[in-house]
Amino acid sequence: MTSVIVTGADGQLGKSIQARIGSYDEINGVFLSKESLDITRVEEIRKRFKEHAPEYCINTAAFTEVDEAEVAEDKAMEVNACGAENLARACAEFRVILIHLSTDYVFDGSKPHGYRPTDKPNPINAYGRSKWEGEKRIGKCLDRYFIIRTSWLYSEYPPNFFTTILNRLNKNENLEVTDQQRGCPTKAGNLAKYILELITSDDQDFGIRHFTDGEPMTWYEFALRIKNRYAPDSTSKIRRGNNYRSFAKRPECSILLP
Ligand SMILES: NC(=O)C1=CN([C@@H]2O[C@H](COP(=O)(O)OP(=O)(O)OC[C@H]3O[C@@H](n4cnc5c(N)ncnc54)[C@H](OP(=O)(O)O)[C@@H]3O)[C@@H](O)[C@H]2O)C=CC1
Ligand SMILES: Cc1cn([C@H]2C[C@H](O)[C@@H](COP(=O)(O)OP(=O)(O)O[C@H]3O[C@@H](C)C(=O)[C@@H](O)[C@H]3O)O2)c(=O)[nH]c1=O
Repeated sequence: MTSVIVTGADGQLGKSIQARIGSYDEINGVFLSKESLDITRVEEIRKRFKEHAPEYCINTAAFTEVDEAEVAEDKAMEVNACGAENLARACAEFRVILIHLSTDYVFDGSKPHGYRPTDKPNPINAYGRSKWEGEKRIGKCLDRYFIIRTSWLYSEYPPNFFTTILNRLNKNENLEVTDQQRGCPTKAGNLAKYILELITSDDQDFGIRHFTDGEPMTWYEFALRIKNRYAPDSTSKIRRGNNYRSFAKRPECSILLP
């Protein structure tokens, strides 16, 4: 039996992993919400690692509010950089493999065809800076880690773009959605499966990877697909536009290539 701690267990990826772990008899998952393990607290991490003796730690815990991070960059850094570093140090001490999640928003979005894991990050917003800092700190204090960058996660667990748009379609509200960003929407359940299979395959090819569902589109196109597939009877009109309130700059093209 492989013992695996999952941090940030009440978030959408944490819940998606929990929903799928039943198919993996060989994995014993310990799901810890922020209340059970705050990754900014070093002693709590050590206590949990001693208690559960994990072989892997999947870190889904993060500060993910992209606009909010612009006015609270210190908070984003505390969780996404210091929290990640705390986990990495504990992983080094207790010989645990860290599977950490990062984002397409570490890139500036100026490459028109997308980014490989070897491309150099250059974040253009506070959330992206905090995630990139987390990646660098992990790389400095740990050898056995996977950093999995993913993008535009969606699931049935709110809040995310999919649930927000679907709610509005179900209320027949008209929508204006940006076509100024291109990226790959990724189903959180598919990412959960990829992570669980990484564990069962005992893969030791550590480092940075990109995982997405691989179909590049704009947010506008994604909204249209949500309507066609999940709310075809909605009377909402979806039009392209860039008046949606958002403070943070976002990368124009953040397609992640394997
Ligand atoms: N969502 C997306 O589109 C994308 C996400 N990612 C990355 O994937 C990972 C998972 O994202 P996702 O599940 O969507 O994020 P969520 O925001 O849904 O979940 C993150 C969870 O972490 C918790 N958390 C916040 N601070 C702490 C802390 N100090 N200690 C422990 N837990 C904490 C949050 O609790 P609370 O809400 O109570 O603060 C929340 O339950 C993150 O690393 C994110 O950066 C990458 C690309 C795209
Ligand atoms: C809901 C909505 C959003 N938008 C715009 C705002 C923004 O530019 C884009 C996406 O909006 P959101 O606020 O849902 O997404 P955003 O916070 O930019 O999503 C990001 O989250 C972080 C955590 C990541 O790591 C990224 O991969 C990415 O998923 O669409 C509209 O134009 N109209 C709308 O009705």
